[in-house]
Amino acid sequence: TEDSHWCYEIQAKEPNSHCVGPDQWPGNCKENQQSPINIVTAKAKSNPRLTPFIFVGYDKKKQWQIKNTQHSVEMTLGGGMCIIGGDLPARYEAIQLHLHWSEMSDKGSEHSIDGKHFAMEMHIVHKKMASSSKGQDSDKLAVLGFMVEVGTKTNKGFQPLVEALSRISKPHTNSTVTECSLQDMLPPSDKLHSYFRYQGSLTTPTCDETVIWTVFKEPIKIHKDQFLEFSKNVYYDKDQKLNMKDNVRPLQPLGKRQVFKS
Ligand SMILES: Nc1nc(-c2ccc(Cl)c(S(N)(=O)=O)c2)cs1
Ligand SMILES: [Zn+2]
Repeated sequence: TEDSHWCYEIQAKEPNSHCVGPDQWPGNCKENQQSPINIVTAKAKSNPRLTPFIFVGYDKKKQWQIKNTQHSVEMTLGGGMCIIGGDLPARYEAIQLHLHWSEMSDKGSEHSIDGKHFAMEMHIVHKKMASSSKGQDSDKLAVLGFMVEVGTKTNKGFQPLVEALSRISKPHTNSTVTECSLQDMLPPSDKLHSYFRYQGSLTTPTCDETVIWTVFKEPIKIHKDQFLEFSKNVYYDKDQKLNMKDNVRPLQPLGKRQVFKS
């Protein structure tokens, strides 16, 4: 029912809102290996096993389906794409990509690096592929996190997604993007050898602690106008009164965890 559905702080503080804000999210959201976190680069421990990823099928150009999930803009990546390496215990296949953002360029990412938040954060969610060894639950998902910063140069790879936003203004609406590939949206591959790694959770309820997190050091750069299209065109509500922005979970305590770096 509307009362119990989860939402972000910006929605919870609306008058007559019945949704549940981050400090009352259900499920595992109060456990001690939660995401996102602030990454203190000086405390990150080098791990030579954190080799560069092989991105299989990321160059495939396709008209991906996208949807407004009421919490984010999500691109469905069904099948054929996977990541290998990066000290992951198996191959992981890409299932969906979604983003978190604000309308200010110094907040909007979920993770922060040395206290700095970026304008957006893009998550590519992967699911562990069947492997012989019985794995534990903590590595069911592998999420690749990319910081997005705004600049003065248009990012051609982001344009198909940006142009589709006006077609998914209302929650639970779908559309497709014109031909694009994930590779075109990412930083150049020679910049992707540098990343942080830690054990964490989904940043949305039920906050299951089943995610191996990878946060890349090199940000994606998009034009300020491309960035503003997100909070301008997409809404949380079907009446289009609340622009979708600040779909960002507050930082969570690192606790006893160690962050590693490649
Ligand atoms: N309903 C929604 N679910 C998500 C989602 C699903 C899986 C995952 Cl792993 C994540 S996250 N932010 O931890 O990467 C978010 C977004 S919007
Ligand atoms: Zn996310």
